[in-house]
Amino acid sequence: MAGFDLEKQHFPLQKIQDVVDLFRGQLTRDGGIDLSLLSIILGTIENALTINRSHTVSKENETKLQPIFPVIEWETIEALHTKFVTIIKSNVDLSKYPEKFATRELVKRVSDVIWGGLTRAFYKDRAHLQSLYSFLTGNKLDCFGVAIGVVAAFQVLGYSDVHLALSEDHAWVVFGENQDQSAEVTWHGKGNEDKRGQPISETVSAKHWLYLNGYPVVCSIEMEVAALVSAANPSITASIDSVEMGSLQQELLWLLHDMGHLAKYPMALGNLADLEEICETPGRPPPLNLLTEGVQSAEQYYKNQHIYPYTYLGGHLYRIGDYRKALKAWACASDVIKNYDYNREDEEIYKEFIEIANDLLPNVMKHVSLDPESLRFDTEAYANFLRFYDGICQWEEGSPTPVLHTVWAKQFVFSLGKFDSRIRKCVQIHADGVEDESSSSDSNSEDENEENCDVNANGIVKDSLVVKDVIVKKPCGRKPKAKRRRFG
Ligand SMILES: FC(F)(F)Cc1cc2c(N3CCN(c4nnc(C(F)(F)F)s4)CC3)ncnc2s1
Repeated sequence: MAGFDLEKQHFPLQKIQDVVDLFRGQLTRDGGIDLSLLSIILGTIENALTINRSHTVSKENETKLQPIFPVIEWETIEALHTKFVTIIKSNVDLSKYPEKFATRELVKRVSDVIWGGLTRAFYKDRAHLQSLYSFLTGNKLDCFGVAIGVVAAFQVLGYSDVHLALSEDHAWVVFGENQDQSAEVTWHGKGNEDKRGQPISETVSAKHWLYLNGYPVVCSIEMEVAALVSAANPSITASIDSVEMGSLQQELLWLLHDMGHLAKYPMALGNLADLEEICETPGRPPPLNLLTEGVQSAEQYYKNQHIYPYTYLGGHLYRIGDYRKALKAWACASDVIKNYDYNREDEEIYKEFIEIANDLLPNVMKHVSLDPESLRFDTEAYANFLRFYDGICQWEEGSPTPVLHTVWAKQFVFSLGKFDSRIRKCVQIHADGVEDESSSSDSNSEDENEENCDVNANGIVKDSLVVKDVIVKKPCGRKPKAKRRRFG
């Protein structure tokens, strides 16, 4: 096929650099990116490096002790690509859809074709079901794979208006002349009827984490490549990853990053940060830079409605032992979730907060020793701790599904009790704008605490604890006074 001469020259693919060069060629040539081709290539490599690892090693790799890498022939890829094009074109009669831009009926039809190509019952949570390789050789796709398959199919049909929309736990498509139409194309979670073909309306997405309150990542074609690469899964077993697949993913994400295609994609930045934490790339910035980029991207492009930028950041800081900053990041995550209503389709984010509150935070509080530097004596840490829990309380308020239960309360009390009692005295909690006579007594307690605390640094905890302002007093940056005796 003449059109593929450019790609053919990279074959056979024998090492990571060959794949990076092919992706760079696709991303820089103006002839348009072939999503189905890239998905098939990535899926073929992932399959060889994680599921069927019994492949021949090329002479070149054998001698140079290179990481093992399968030899991928053009014919293999071309056969699968032709199969995908044939499935799509023979099942969609375009004469019925004369419009230049996609219609809801056509989107539903294409989704049905992908849907129809799946085996009836299969374990949808399994790994390695996200690429067209899985669709074409095993008739299996996970929910993300169905969505990206629909977008790839529209490319095959010659449409350029159908694009992938991503939330932190769901995917759908936008389409139409002004990209102002949206449609479900896949399922979500377990035991939920799929809503394929339906639009994602304002009311559906408002205050709903699954739709990011109307601020999803709407992908360009290049960002769809970034989604493909992000969705690659290097795991061989639950505890073993393919080094080759991980570094291929890392190199491709850096390629996309350098071209600016991750700027509006916080989760891809988080994925790259995690890969860098595992194995840093010489000459590249540290994970913290990428995680900060992710937070800034969410603030700049998505009205700070995303949670994962903060939980990626908090998790990294926790793992490197910077507990103060981890606590601050988790409090920021809580500041975001508090504006959402929790419902039964939000289990994934519920699990994130459960892990922080009932596993990570208690570990932090256990870890911190009697060292006066520890955050047990840090009023800002205490304010962030309160902010974290207050946001979860507010998340529950007004939600159709309860969030908190006794396990949360037990862990809250455990962590709360770890903060030094004097710290708690340094924090004055003012009623939410209610100036009752007792508030004047606060000023006395303020006086009596005066000598312990120098400067106000207002940490703001919202009103769900009937709290308006937490006046946090803390030593103004100087080390805690030596007089503070060690306890016990
Ligand atoms: F399309 C869906 F339905 F699959 C939703 C998407 C998920 C996801 C992702 N993830 C999901 C979140 N994820 C996280 N890994 N760590 C996380 C954190 F909790 F540490 F923040 S969040 C791994 C990668 N990474 C890139 N893009 C996407 S699009």
